[in-house]
Amino acid sequence: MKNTNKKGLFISIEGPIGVGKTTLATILNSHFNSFLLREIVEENPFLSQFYTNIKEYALQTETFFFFNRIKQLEDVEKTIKKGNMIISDYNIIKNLIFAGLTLNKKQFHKYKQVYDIFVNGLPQSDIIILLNSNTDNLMKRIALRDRSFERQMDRNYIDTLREEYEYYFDERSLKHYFGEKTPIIIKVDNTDLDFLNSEKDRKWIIKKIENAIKDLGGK
Ligand SMILES: Nc1ncnc2c1ncn2[C@@H]1O[C@H](COP(=O)(O)OP(=O)(O)OP(=O)(O)O)[C@@H](O)[C@H]1O
Ligand SMILES: Nc1nc(=O)c2ncn([C@H]3C[C@H](O)[C@@H](CO)O3)c2[nH]1
Repeated sequence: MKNTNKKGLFISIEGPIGVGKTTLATILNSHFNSFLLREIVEENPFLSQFYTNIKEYALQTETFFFFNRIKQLEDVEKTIKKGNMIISDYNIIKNLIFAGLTLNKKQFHKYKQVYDIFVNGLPQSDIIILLNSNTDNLMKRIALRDRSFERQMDRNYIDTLREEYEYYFDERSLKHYFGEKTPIIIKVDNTDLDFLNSEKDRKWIIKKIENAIKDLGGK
């Protein structure tokens, strides 16, 4: 989808591990004929060790994810400047969410300073679709997908991650972390939605996004 008269659109999908971000991003990308931006996962050399010892490998893991995403955002900037639409299966805010959970206080303080320096000035999403489901469901979906390094996934980790997402996407936190440029947030509980197999569910989410795009046009 090309937006010919101004900068392109940047839509990202967020939510805890296994909620269905990549699944939805891929579906929306085909519908909108956009550019798909996917997060790197297996390429992070620290991730599998991280899951065996979070404290020990957190700094390396978070830093690798962060700088990889900064590079991706630099590329996003070029694409949206040409008037194109990008759909991404993550938003950069996830770096703060995970880092806040896994780094110690001192490390997080320094990490946050670096985050602010690098993220400032890079393109922010116009719309974020925030997916959520209950912890049982997330554990089931993670097990179903069966990535080797996620086989011992700790239920408490997923539980706390869900709480952190709720905190970061609360009205007040959004103002704090995004400032003036707060994106439109579409919150969706996808426990009983099946974007992959149900045309009705796909139409429903696409309509929501089209309405949000119209709202953006009016700003
Ligand atoms: N709405 C849904 N209902 C049931 N299962 C789903 C739904 N959406 C995705 N799934 C399944 O859940 C698993 C995880 O989905 P997906 O990889 O899209 O999640 P994700 O949020 O991108 O995960 P990650 O946070 O690890 O990147 C996959 O097996 C997928 O087929
Ligand atoms: N610690 C940590 N920080 C991140 O920024 C981050 N982003 C993704 N992930 C993990 C979750 C899934 O296992 C897998 C795919 O999302 O990678 C992360 N883990």
